Amino acid sequence: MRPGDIDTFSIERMTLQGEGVARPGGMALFIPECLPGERVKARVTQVKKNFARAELLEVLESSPQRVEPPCRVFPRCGGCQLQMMDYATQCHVKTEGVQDALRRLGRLENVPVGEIVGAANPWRYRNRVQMHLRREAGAPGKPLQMGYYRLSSHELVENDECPLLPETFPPVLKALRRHLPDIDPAGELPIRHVVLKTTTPPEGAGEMMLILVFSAWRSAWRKAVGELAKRLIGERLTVEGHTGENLARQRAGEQYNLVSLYVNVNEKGEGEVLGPDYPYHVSKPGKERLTDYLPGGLKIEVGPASFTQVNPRQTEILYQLTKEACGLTGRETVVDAYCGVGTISLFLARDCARVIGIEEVSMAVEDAQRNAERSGITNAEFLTGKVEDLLPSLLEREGVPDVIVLDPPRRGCHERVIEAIAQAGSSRIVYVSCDPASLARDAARLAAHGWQVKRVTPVDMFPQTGHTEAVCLLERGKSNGK
Ligand SMILES: C[S@@+](CC[C@H](N)C(=O)[O-])C[C@H]1O[C@@H](n2cnc3c(N)ncnc32)[C@H](O)[C@@H]1O
Repeated sequence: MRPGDIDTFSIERMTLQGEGVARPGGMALFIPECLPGERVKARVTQVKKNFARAELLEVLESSPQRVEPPCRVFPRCGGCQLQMMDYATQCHVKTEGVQDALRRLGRLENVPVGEIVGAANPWRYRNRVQMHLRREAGAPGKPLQMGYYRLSSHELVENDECPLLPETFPPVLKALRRHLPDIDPAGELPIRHVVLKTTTPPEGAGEMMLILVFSAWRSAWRKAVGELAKRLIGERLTVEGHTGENLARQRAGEQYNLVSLYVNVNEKGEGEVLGPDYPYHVSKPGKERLTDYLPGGLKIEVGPASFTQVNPRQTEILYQLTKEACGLTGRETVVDAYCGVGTISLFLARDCARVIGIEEVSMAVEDAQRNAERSGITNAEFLTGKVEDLLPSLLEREGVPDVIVLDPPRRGCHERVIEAIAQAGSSRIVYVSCDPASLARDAARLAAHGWQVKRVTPVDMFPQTGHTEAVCLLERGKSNGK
């Protein structure tokens, strides 16, 4: 097989990245957008020692599970990988993906993996979007470009109508496209990304927050950003603590509830979209933070730097499964590591004796403390810092908690976290994971220290994409490791 070869291939299985896998001559050949059972014509694009890649040219024999993707930029934008298959098949592929990761990457045997808990509505579920923005400096009248990056590239794919976003998002994105070139005709403001977030109240539309991510910041730009905020938010505004009556022009016929606009500065060109500083913001009075809603009637405040789960409906299920796995009787001490704004801590607090949350983003910890206070929860406390730095001394100082909840970012837990837990005699670990590969690695490390994976329940937080969430219960016992 050589790059440029065109041939027909039979697809045997799928990866979570939405690639079909064929095995010509025993070599794994990855072809995007193909379903198991299909026969396809494809052109080989890359050949490595153990695997090769090809691009799909034509589906010759189509799977009954293939559907017409509703999005006009699929798969160019790189956000979704699975839109070309029906939702039941997506769920099946993800369940298999989690099983496969535990077996192949974690080398764990006989782990009971339940069927993934699918979403009632696999569309319009996201409460947050990040888009990249590009303007040509010194090109007045040139419209701005805003969209997602094409997979593995910095090519912009524009689409304000992404079918994973709520219907309230396109009007804000369109208003930004209209007003930003007016406010900044020469394209001098170095805005590289925008982040839009919303909340999910039990009834009606949520409040929204817009974050403009600058690559550098000068206070001389406050005037322009303030003017943009007036146009986008309208009505009464608080500009850095001073409330002005009729400060802003009324929005003309724009139907959305944007309450706050933040400037974020990220001087690094690569990596995370959001940087550490928020030098300026404009909000409606009392709306510097969004108010969001958790299952069990809890209300939480969310600032611009704070993480919240992206699919609120599935989050209810995820947290319920987490609570069940904790097996609380009311007497336990629980550590909630990687706690964000304290959502899992607060959800568990009423069913245990004490919760200690750990989170590195200080703004999220402030939100967590405020959220506990306003919910009347007095048995939750929160520590600011990295879990790998704080957990070892916490275990020494406070003794071993009954349950440790881990909900790390995609890269999983630092080795020092696993080592600290390995020494501890907690009765349970509940590992909430957004990446089956890092879950498999960390579960295998824990298995090597005498923990047993009791069960794993995948939850589909991200329909149409290759991402999967899972709740994994570990207890001391016979290891599943090979
Ligand atoms: C997947 S989120 C989970 C948040 C929360 N449990 C929830 O359900 O909303 C991971 C969180 O871990 C935080 N984080 C990432 N690395 C960390 C570290 N090394 N130590 C402490 N917190 C960290 C992030 O800021 C984020 O809030």
